[in-house]
Amino acid sequence: MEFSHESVVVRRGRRSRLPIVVAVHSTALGRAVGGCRMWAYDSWEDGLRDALRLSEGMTRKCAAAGLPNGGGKTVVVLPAGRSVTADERRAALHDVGDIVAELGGAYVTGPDAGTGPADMAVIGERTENVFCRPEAVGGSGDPSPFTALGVVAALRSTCLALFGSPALAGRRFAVIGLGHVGEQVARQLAAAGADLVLSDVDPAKRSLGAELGAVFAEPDAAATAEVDVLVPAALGGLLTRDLVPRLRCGAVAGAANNQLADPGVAELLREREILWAPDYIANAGGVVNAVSREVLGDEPEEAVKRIESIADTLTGLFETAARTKITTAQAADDLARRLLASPVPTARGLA
Ligand SMILES: NC(=O)c1ccc[n+]([C@@H]2O[C@H](COP(=O)([O-])OP(=O)(O)OC[C@H]3O[C@@H](n4cnc5c(N)ncnc54)[C@H](O)[C@@H]3O)[C@@H](O)[C@H]2O)c1
Repeated sequence: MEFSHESVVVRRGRRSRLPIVVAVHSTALGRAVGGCRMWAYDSWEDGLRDALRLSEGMTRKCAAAGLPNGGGKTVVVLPAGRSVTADERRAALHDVGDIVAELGGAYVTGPDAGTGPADMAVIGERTENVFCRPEAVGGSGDPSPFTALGVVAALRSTCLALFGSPALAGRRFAVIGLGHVGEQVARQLAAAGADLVLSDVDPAKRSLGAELGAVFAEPDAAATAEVDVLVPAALGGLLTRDLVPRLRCGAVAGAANNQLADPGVAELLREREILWAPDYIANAGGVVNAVSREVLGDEPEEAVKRIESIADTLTGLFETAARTKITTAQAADDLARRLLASPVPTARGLA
């Protein structure tokens, strides 16, 4: 594997004794941004691999979203099969804060799987280079509602490409995963008059289905339901070579990261004429909001406008992919590469 990262710190936390990886993939467009994942892995090497892959993905995501930032990621490798105590967790967050501080502003961390705004406040006790602290302490708070807003913008753009109109009313969507993002997406779709199939492995989420008048289905049944758009909002890897031939949707667009089980799945979707909204384009709303509010100093309405422009970016990608007979995944990667090759640094975006 080619080493394309600018710097990678792998360290056993001084306080927590847990393996911590802070990977800075690129600062070509400006300071690297990317969340802090606290997750159980079988080994620290698995955590390292994840940090390398995710930080590279953040570079593409920021570039394609038009942000003056590069990509980074932190992974705190939790011990498999044992939960950590509150003290261990706090110690690990302080360890992360110290490493981020040592990078001198080249990288700004934020929430990711296993962490939230309250954890960012703890990291903030060691470094200023942290996004999404609670609003009460001056941060932009939970990014999930903004990710959901961006996903709904992506769904409008997807409907425009499928039906010639961005209207959501009367369209049928299957949302898989009703967590922080998926629940908000489902609520916004229901409010817009869409028809919903909802799914989650957590049976407690059935009540959301009842509240929104939706059909609740098991994940596999929801994934293969006859709908206009399938909306993955759980874990990655949903779109496998086994699932794609069984899909009965016109398009797939959602929040989940790394939806393609392998890159070749993008071509299978294209062959079946199922339109795929590249995940890192559709789910950029959270990072766009954080950078917009906390780096660029935008007012909330400006941040929302930036998030909603995800729809225009996607529309452009759908058109490019159709015109040049490439996958939408390729079109998105080409866009990110182009923007990375011609950085237009702004004073506010640079380290
Ligand atoms: N939160 C954000 O701002 C954000 C930003 C970008 C990308 N994402 C991505 O969006 C996805 C959802 O994020 P989230 O913050 O809502 O996570 P979350 O943990 O709050 O919710 C995930 C939900 O999916 C359910 N789930 C897990 N496995 C499932 C399965 N196999 N089938 C059906 N349901 C399943 C869980 O029970 C949970 O309700 C993740 O892939 C995440 O990486 C989130």
